[in-house]
Formats: sequence, C-alpha cells, structure tokens
Amino acid sequence: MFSPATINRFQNLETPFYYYDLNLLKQTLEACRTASAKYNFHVHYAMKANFNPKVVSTIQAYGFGADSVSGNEVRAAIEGGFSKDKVVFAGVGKSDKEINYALEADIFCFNVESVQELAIINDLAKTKGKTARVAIRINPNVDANTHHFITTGLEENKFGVDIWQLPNVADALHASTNLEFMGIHFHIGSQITDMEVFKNLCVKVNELDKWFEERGFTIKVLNVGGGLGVDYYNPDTNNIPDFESYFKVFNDHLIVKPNQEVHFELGRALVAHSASLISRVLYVKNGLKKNFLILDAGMTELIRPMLYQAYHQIDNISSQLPVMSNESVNNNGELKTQNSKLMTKYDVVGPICESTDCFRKDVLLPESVRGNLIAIRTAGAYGEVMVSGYNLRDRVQSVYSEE
Ligand SMILES: Cc1ncc(COP(=O)(O)O)c(C=O)c1O
Ligand SMILES: N[C@@H](CCCC[NH3+])C(=O)O
Repeated sequence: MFSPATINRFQNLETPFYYYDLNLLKQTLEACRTASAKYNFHVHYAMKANFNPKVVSTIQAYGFGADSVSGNEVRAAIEGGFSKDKVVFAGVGKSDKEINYALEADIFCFNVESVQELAIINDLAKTKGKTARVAIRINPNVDANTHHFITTGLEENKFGVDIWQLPNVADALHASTNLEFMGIHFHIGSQITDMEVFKNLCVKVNELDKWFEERGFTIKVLNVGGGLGVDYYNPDTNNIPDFESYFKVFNDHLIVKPNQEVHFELGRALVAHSASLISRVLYVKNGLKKNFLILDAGMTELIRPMLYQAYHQIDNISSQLPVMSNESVNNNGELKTQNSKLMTKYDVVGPICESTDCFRKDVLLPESVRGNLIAIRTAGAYGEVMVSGYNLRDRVQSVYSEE
C-alpha cells in the first residue's frame, strides 16, 4: 500500500521507475540479522538480486557479507562497502580476468564449480605467488520444488560438481600447491517456500561433510546458499519473510562441528518486497475479446513474468486516492476512494514489440484510464538488475522513499 502522499509524489514524476521503500528494506534486514544472530549464522547478500548502489550500501551497513557471480559484482560489493574478507565469488564460468581480479582483491573465498576451474585458480594463484581460498560447490541433486527455470541443484543443471566427481576433486585439492580448502558450498534454487526442501539439503550437507572429513579434509565453512522465497501474492500483509523458521530448520538439521561456520547467501528474501515498478497507463485498448492496458513499462524493465511466468501483484494506485468531490464521504463518514469504480478485466501489457510482453492476462482492476499509475509489486529482486536496452529503451529510473 502506498500512502496518498506517496502516490501524489509519483504523479509528478516521469515513469517508469523503480520505487524503493528503504524503510521496509531496513526492517527486513534487521529481521534477518536478528534471526541469524540467534544461531551465530553468517549471511552473505547475493548481489545478483539487486546491485543498485543505494540498496547495496544500505545492506552492507548491517554487517552482512556479499556473494558475487562476476568480477564486476566482486568489485561492486567491495566498492559498495562490503568488507573484502566477507566476499565470496561463485559462477560456473569465471574468466581468467575475473579470477585474477578477485585474487588481487584477496576476497574471502572462491566457490568453485568444477575440477577444471580448480586447476585454473591454482595456476593463476601460483603465478601471482598467492594462495586462493576455495570452497567446492557441490550439486547435491536435491529438488528445490520451485519453477524448473530457477532450480539449480539437480544433476541436469550446470551448477557445481556432481557427487560422483568428488574423488577427482579430492585428488586435485591434495595436488594443488596454491589453494586453501575452506569448505563446501551448495545452492539448490531460488524462490523456495517449502521448508522441507532445506531439511533435505541439510541431510545431504551432513553426508558430504562426513565424506570430506573421512578423507582428511578439515571443513571450516558449510555454505548452504540462498533460495528462501517470498510471498508475491500478499505484498501488503506478508512483506517480511519468516527468517526465524528458515534459520531454525538449519539449526535443527545441520550437524555443525565446533570451529565450523555456517554461511548463507540470501538475495530475493532480503530485497524483493522493498521495490515496486511504477508505470503509467498509456492507452486503454478495447478489443472484441480483450481489453488491453498498455503501460509505459514492459519486459525491458521487468522480465520475470515473461521469463518464468512469475506472478507480481498489479495495482492501479491512482484508484487508491481519495475522491475529491462533494460526494467524497460515504455513509460511515469514511473517505471514498476511486477504487469504488467498476472492476474490469485487462491484459496488462508493455510497449515492446514482442507478443510475450505481457505482465499478466485477465487482471481484475478498477476501470482504468490513460495516465493512471500502475504499481507492479515485489519487484526488488531480479527486477532492476535484469533490465535490458531492447528496442533502444530509456534506462529505467530509481526513486527512493528517503528523498
Ligand atoms: C550461488 C547462488 N547463491 C545465492 C543465490 C541467491 O538466491 P536467492 O535470491 O534465491 O536467495 C543464487 C541465485 O539463485 C545463487 O546462484
Ligand atoms: N532471476 C531469477 C532467479 C535466478 C536466481 C539466480 N540463480 C528470478 O527472477 O526469479
């Protein structure tokens, strides 16, 4: 819900833009910090979810580490204020240039995704006379029970080292002169709402921890990745994820030895609810079969609905403003809103030259007119970072609550 003052502020701004509620972001970060501190768990923020500089600088102030998946994300994390000894670097295709940059930056750990990569990091570290700290990302073949496009921990996925290849990893680690083995890393998928999935992950982590220890390796870090989902259907009533229950699953099911640290890499859960994409209705086009609400934002600004059939709540926020007329008060003395208008079904679409440029079909909204403001909610994760310049679109702007 946006206050009338906020909606009035939007009316004077050029659309589309991402609106960041920094207050909600801070409440979310505080909830996560408190819940994780209870078990002495270490949280890294997954930069890929949103690397907007203001968001990054807000998050780093809470003492979290950073999880990066490119050299540029490593740089953005460090420049954004994260301490380099809390920066980790994952990714199946780290280039030599990126590895060299991260070695120079002396980050905490590389999360290594193949035996081949292990050899390259060792060689590059040797050339520099350095020792690289590494954790092995293992593909545990645990079903995340989420959309198959955002599942990462099954054998059919490209991520991590398959369990059958671990003997090769152990040999490579023994033979490497310039690597320090830190531990094991997992990330099985995103937007996971079934806590049973994390329980299954813990069982696998315990088995693999034992496997390494039996072969003489000391595991200092158990990194269980991210993936905690958010409630896209209730952005007003359920906008802070249940971090307490999430961390409790790991506390209850993970066997943690003394001197071992448990690391997490949360992206979506920390930022998703804190932003909405605000756009304007350009045209209302009534067809024989359909009514189209044509917005000034499209798949170039938020691609999740088109790429993963993802649901985002869509609100006509102009309709939430009080009606300014003699009849603006109802029988109970309450202010009427324009929401009292007739409800109509629309296909909410963008201006891009692609038939898939549709946020959702048959959305029930108050009758809408040109110029109405439309909010696409829960767009703080994998929203602004996935913007594209297709159709030579203007770069979407960012607006903050604290301005
Ligand atoms: C290695 C790794 N860690 C952490 C994350 C963050 O995931 P999420 O935003 O679902 O918490 C991802 C993205 O899926 C990832 O690939
Ligand atoms: N970008 C995806 C999540 C992918 C997470 C990165 N492995 C989304 O919007 O849901």
